[in-house]
Amino acid sequence: MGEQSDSQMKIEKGDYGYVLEDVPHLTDYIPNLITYPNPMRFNPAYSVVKQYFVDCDDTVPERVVVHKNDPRGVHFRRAGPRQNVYFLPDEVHACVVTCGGLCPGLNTVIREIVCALYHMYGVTKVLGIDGGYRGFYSKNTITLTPKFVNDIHKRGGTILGSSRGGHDKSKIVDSIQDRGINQVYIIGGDGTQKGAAVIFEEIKKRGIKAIVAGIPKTIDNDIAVIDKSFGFDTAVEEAQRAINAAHVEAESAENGIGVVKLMGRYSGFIAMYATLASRDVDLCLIPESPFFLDGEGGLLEYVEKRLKENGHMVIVVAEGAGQELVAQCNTATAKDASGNKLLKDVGMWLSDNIKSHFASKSHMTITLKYIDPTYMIRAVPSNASDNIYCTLLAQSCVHGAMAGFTGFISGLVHGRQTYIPFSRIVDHHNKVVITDRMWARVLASTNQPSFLRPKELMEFQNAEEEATSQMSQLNVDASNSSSSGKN
Ligand SMILES: Nc1ncnc2c1ncn2[C@@H]1O[C@H](COP(=O)(O)OP(=O)(O)O)[C@@H](O)[C@H]1O
Ligand SMILES: O=P(O)(O)OC[C@H]1O[C@](O)(COP(=O)(O)O)[C@@H](O)[C@@H]1O
Ligand SMILES: [Mg+2]
Repeated sequence: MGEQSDSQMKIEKGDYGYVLEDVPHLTDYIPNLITYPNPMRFNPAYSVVKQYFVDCDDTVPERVVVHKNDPRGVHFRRAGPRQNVYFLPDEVHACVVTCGGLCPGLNTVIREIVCALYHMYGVTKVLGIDGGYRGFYSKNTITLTPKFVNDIHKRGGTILGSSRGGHDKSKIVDSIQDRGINQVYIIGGDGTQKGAAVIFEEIKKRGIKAIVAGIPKTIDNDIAVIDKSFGFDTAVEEAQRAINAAHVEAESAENGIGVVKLMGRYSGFIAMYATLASRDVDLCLIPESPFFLDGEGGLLEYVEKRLKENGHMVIVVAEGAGQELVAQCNTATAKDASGNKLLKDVGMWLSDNIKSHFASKSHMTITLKYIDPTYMIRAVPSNASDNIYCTLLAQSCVHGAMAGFTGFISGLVHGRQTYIPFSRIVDHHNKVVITDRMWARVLASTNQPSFLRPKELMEFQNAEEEATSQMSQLNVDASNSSSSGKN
C-alpha cells in the first residue's frame, strides 16, 4: 500500500490545441501481437447495428462549454467495441475484484462484466477474487458464470466481498501470473485505482500480456473527470427516506429538529443532491463549506430563528462537514487499513451542541431526533438507472480490454463512455464548488445563511478564479505547443 505508480502520461497532440490523454495499450510494451476479428461481428444481436464498432480516432472532449477562440483542449479515447481484438475467446482468463467501501451497483458491475465476456466475446474463464486485494494471495477464487451471477444485481453489497488494506504488489502480480490470468477487472475507488496503477506498472515491467482495467466506484461521487459515479443516484434516492423520516419526526413535535447524517468524506455531493431533491431540508452542511456555531450569524442562531418561524426543522449533515470543529473537543485521529482518516461523528456532535444550547433556554424546549442512515444507504441494491449505468460501464471496460487497452478506467464524460488513464482520477477529488450555481441553489432552497464572512467569501472566490485561470492557461499551453501540427 502507499506505492506510487510511475506511469508516464501518453499524450497525443493535434491541430488547434487538440490534446488526447490516451491510455496505454499492450502493444506499447509487447510488439507484434496478433489481432483477430471481433467476434461481435458474428453476433446476431449486434451485427445488425450500423456502425456498431467505434472508430479508432473517436475521442471525447473534457470541456464542452467553450468560447469561439478557445483551443480544442483535452480529450479522452471513446470507449466501445473495436473491429479487431487482441485475444481469442479461449485464450482469455479474466478475474474480477471489488475493493474499498460498499456502493450500490457493485453486483451489477460484476454481473455485466461476466455476461459481456461470455455473451459478447465467447469467453468462459472468469474468476472472482474473494475479499478485495488480499484475496489474490490469501483466499480461494470463485468461478463466475452467467448462471452464477444471474440474480446478483438485485442484491446490495458485493458477492465477492471487499476489504481495505492488504495491497501487496508482488504477491498480487505473482498470483495473476501463476494463475495465468490475462484480464484483471478492478472495481474500486481512488485508493483501489492507485493500487491498480501499481499492478499495471508491475505487469508491464514483467512483460506479461495481461490487461488491467478499472471501474471507478465511490458512493461519495468525488471521482475526478467523470460525470458521476455509479450508485450515486441510488444513494440520493435512498437518502430521501431518511430525510422524510426526519421531517415526519420533526413536524410531529413542538420545536422538533431532525438531524440526518449522510456519507461524504471529503465532498458533500450526496448531502447537496439529497437536500435539493427533498425540499424539506432547512440546513445542509458539507465539508467544503465552513460554518460556526455560536454568536451572530452562527448556526445556533439560525436554528433558533427557523424554529421560531416554522416550529420545526430538518438538518442534513455530510460526515466530513465541520471536522475541524469536532476535532477541537476530540483530538484523537485514527486511520483505517487503507490509510484513510477515520472521521469523528459530526451528526452526534452537532446534535449534542444543539441540545445543550437549548437546555439553557427554558422558554424553548426542543425535541431532537438524530438519524444516521449511512450504512443502510450504502447497502441497498442499485436502482434502475444505476443498473443501466453499471451495465454500460462494465461493457465498455470489457470492450477496452479485448481491444488491448490497459491501465485505464472506463468512465462517463459528458454522457459518453470513455477510457481514462489512472493518473487522471487518483490524484484529485471532485468537490462541491461553493461559489458555483449548484450550491447557490441549495442555499436558496433551504434559506440557510452561507456562514461565510465577507473575507472568507473573497478567499473562496479568489481560489476559484485562480483554478479557472490555471485551467485556461493549461489549454493555452497545450494549444501553443501543438500549433505546429500533429506530433
Ligand atoms: N496508494 C495506494 N497504493 C496501492 N494500494 C492502495 C493505495 N491506496 C489504497 N490502496 C488499496 O486499495 C484498496 C481500497 O482502498 P480504499 O482507500 O480503502 O478504498 P477506495 O478504493 O474506495 O478509495 C485497499 O485494498 C488499499 O490497500
Ligand atoms: O466504514 P467504512 O467501510 O470504512 O466506510 C466509510 C467511508 O466509505 C465511504 O462511503 C466511501 O469511501 P470509499 O469510496 O473510499 O470506499 C465514505 O463516505 C465513508 O467515509
Ligand atoms: Mg477512497
